[in-house]
Amino acid sequence: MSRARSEREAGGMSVIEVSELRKSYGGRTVVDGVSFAVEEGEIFGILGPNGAGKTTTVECVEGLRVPDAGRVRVAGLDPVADHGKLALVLGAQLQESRLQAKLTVREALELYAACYPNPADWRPLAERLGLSGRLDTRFARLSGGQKQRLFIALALVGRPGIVVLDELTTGLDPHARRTTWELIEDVRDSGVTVLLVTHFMEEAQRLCDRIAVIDQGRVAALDTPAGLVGRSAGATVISFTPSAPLDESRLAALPGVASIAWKDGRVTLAGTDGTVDAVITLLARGHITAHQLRVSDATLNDAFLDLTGADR
Ligand SMILES: Nc1ncnc2c1ncn2[C@@H]1O[C@H](COP(=O)(O)OP(=O)(O)OP(=O)(O)O)[C@@H](O)[C@H]1O
Repeated sequence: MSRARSEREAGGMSVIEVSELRKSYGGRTVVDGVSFAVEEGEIFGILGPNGAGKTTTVECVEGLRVPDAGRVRVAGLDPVADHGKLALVLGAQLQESRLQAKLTVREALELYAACYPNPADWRPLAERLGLSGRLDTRFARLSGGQKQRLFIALALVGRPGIVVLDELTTGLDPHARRTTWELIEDVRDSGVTVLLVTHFMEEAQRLCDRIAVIDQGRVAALDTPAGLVGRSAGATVISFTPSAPLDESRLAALPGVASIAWKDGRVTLAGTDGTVDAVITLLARGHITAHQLRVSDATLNDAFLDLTGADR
């Protein structure tokens, strides 16, 4: 376990503090009192539906947007007032428009490395991100995935203590995504704090120590991935095709049942471990066989849909 992680588990210090953050565009409030604290050495995820206010929130952390109200501190700095100092401690994934089309990959890495007092050797970083064969390619000629990997390299080359990654692996193929996850885990294990905006549940579940689910500009939940899954209305999902008619009211009366859905003679219940036991007992008493019985745990995706009402 890294030093930073064990410190965190012992109640480490917050390196990013966001308190009652508010931001409106043209009179429309898109960030409405967001608060969270990111502790040193953790990967903190921000998850939410499109337009929830995630990018606006992290851009306030990066000092790219000025909050209307609330307080943001990054390594004790005010991101707007102390922007110059912040640039030395915070690495951020660039937006595409911010890099000169004619720069080669090598030039971009050298240029960014030269901006920091103690940069990483960019060659192993480029190698790790699969860019070694593209060092002389101009930015404009890179594929979407290669640009994305270059942005990740540029965010890390200054050896920042804090990294903000917005849509880290969007546009990457499954292999590159996995490699990038391993790189981010190594970065975290070296003590770096990572703030990660993502749409990928698998990414959030694998990488994040804690996640803030943001919906309509507010924090809907803040917990570990396992904690969020545990909050899902039905943490266990049971489905089967009964061999004889089954009265829905008897299923609904079982302990812990959160929902029941029928399709083509097959029933799917969301509930708890206790629901599984009760279903088996009910079926046994009625001498009913459960054909193609499947029992699975709810996923972060289920929790996300419950929390954000994203199916509304
Ligand atoms: N500069 C701007 N001017 C006006 N409205 C904006 C501006 N930037 C963002 N918005 C609006 O604010 C809302 C929140 O946007 P934001 O990009 O923060 O959401 P998000 O959660 O990151 O969304 P996504 O997942 O789609 O990237 C959206 O409705 C967006 O259209």
